[in-house]
Amino acid sequence: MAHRFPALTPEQKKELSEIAQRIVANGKGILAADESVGTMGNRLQRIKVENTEENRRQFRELLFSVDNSISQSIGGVILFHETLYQKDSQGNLFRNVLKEKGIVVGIKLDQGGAPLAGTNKETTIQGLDGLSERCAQYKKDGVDFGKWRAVLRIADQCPSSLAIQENANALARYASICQQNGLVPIVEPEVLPDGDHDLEHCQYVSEKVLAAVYKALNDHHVYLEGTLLKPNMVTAGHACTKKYTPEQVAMATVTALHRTVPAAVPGICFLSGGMSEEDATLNLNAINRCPLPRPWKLSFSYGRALQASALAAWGGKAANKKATQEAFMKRAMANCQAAQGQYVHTGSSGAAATQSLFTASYTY
Ligand SMILES: O=C(COP(=O)(O)O)[C@@H](O)[C@H](O)[C@H](O)COP(=O)(O)O
Repeated sequence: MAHRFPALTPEQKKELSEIAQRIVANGKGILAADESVGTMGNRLQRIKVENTEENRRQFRELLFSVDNSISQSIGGVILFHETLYQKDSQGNLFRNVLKEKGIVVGIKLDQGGAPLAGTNKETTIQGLDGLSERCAQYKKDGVDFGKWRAVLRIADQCPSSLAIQENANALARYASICQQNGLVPIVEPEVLPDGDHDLEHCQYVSEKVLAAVYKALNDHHVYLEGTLLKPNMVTAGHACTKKYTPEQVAMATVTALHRTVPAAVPGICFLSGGMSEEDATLNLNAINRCPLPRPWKLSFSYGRALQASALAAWGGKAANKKATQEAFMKRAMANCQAAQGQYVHTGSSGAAATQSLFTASYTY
């Protein structure tokens, strides 16, 4: 079957693949700072800070105004709509502050879950209506990549083939629309860590989900070189009594990816999924030392596992600026080393770094 109707021009492809490669170059990863107002409220509640627009802005200003050397470990930042149009205390738009550091600006594009009737509480993700217009506007406003998070869970009859197919198709449709508008799509099919399933079961489900996603991306003529994947690591369920080493997690994760993700994909940036900061770093390090073929960059796109220590150090007080920024910088550098398989655990992590960040049914 001849390819008579190309989806993208050579120039569009070049731009997309260059953006994707920049984000994951030299061990760099992504800061997922795209918590919506409600999710940010949960984070702030833990440190007893009120969930106001100004408090959200202040915390994010601390993250984005760290030393310029942050650009050695963070290649991209995902923002929530509100943050894209906020400014720092000097009146500079956050997006310009990030760009001046050489960091690529991204945006959350999904708009929450909707139930799939006749399933065991499964969902699909909304946000396709008007997506092309939103992407076009964001591109004009300096955004170069998007993020869409689909959620699947392991439970009785879950994930159903309906949930797998529906979410794979929505991810592919989103990815195609992003690329038409010059945005690199981050494709995020998250298999939640809730449950008592073992590592092998998570691997089985992750392979089924990823295989469906790459079939759908191909069906929708998505240019893989201009995409990034954001999957869960393959781990046992949070309530599983059997514990696994980082090396076992790494072997299960890379095996699943090796079986399902084409080598054309430039980078795979894992979500942290409620792991402690330190576990997320140790697992990423083991993944990058796994003795299996790894044709993609294997990096991070962490939300909780990059911000937990920083949030705890901040506690809503401007006087804690230095400690907040040092905590964030420390995790960013550790994950950059892990993305190159060079992280050495010193045993000096603070209490916040080793605390589980798991939230049951993290579906928003
Ligand atoms: O994909 C992500 C990974 O977060 P994580 O590393 O698991 O804490 C994040 O981008 C989350 O999607 C984001 O922090 C949550 O935002 P809401 O969808 O709750 O607003």
